[in-house]
Amino acid sequence: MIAIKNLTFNYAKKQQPLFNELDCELQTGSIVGLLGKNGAGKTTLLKLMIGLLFPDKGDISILGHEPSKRQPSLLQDVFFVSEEFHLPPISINNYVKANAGFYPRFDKDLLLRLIKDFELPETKSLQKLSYGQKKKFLISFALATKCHLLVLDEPTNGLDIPSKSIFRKVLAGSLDEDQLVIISTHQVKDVENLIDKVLMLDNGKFIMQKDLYEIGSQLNFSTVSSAEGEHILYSEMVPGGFRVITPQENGNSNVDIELLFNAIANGHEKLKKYVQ
Ligand SMILES: Nc1ncnc2c1ncn2[C@@H]1O[C@H](COP(=O)(O)OP(=O)(O)OP(=O)(O)O)[C@@H](O)[C@H]1O
Repeated sequence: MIAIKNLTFNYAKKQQPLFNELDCELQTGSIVGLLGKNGAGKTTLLKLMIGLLFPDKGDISILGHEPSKRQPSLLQDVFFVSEEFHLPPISINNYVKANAGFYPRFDKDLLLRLIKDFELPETKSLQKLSYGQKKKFLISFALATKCHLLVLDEPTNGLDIPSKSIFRKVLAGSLDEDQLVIISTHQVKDVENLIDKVLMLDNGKFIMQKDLYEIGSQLNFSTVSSAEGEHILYSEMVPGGFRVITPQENGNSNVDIELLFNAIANGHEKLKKYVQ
């Protein structure tokens, strides 16, 4: 569904490329978490995927299309919820009347259900909603489009605690097998039990590209009282002991994405063979 080959990109031609020969393939039926430090290039990569920026070198194929061509047949099947957005001074109802027609698979019943779940006012002007309410509306609209590709940049920023849990519920409950969702986020706890695959960007490369199930079958995440021992691959002090990563002996562990991110981002060599 998404194939990126040898992608090289930079904003300023004379500088070192932001991305240097990136490769990646993503299939439908999954929720992918895109992680990376501030400035790693997450938003840039999302914009390249949906054709808002163009590669310097390499190829991007989305649903068989080259996104930079911005063909209507692709645009009707991709929805991007960006971190910063503008909504017009019209009600939810009027916004839906004006925009739903661009998306052939639009599900109005689903939208009404999500608006109810998020307790959004249907008749108030969108511009008079709070940032969090606007965000919840855009997420609801995105899900209702039923686009094959949904790209969400920091979707839980600005959402209150109950809304974050509604977000997880509605996302898990309203996707079809033929959809792919890419979520760029720093709020890994908000998406921990949602995502199937993690992509981690650092220094212009993917330093991790792996299914969480596979990681959980190779690595064990636990809290222990002492961080001493040959078998410990990474540890962090937490109240009451240490969170540690050790090789998996049998079974499958829930992946602590935050701990794994810290370990990989800090360049822990012992973990490399498990994540690439
Ligand atoms: N329009 C632009 N022109 C020039 N440089 C840009 C532009 N947008 C982003 N950059 C630079 O590209 C790099 C990657 O930015 P990007 O916003 O993609 O990172 P990010 O991983 O999404 O960061 P954050 O986690 O802080 O949102 C940064 O160094 C940023 O300064």
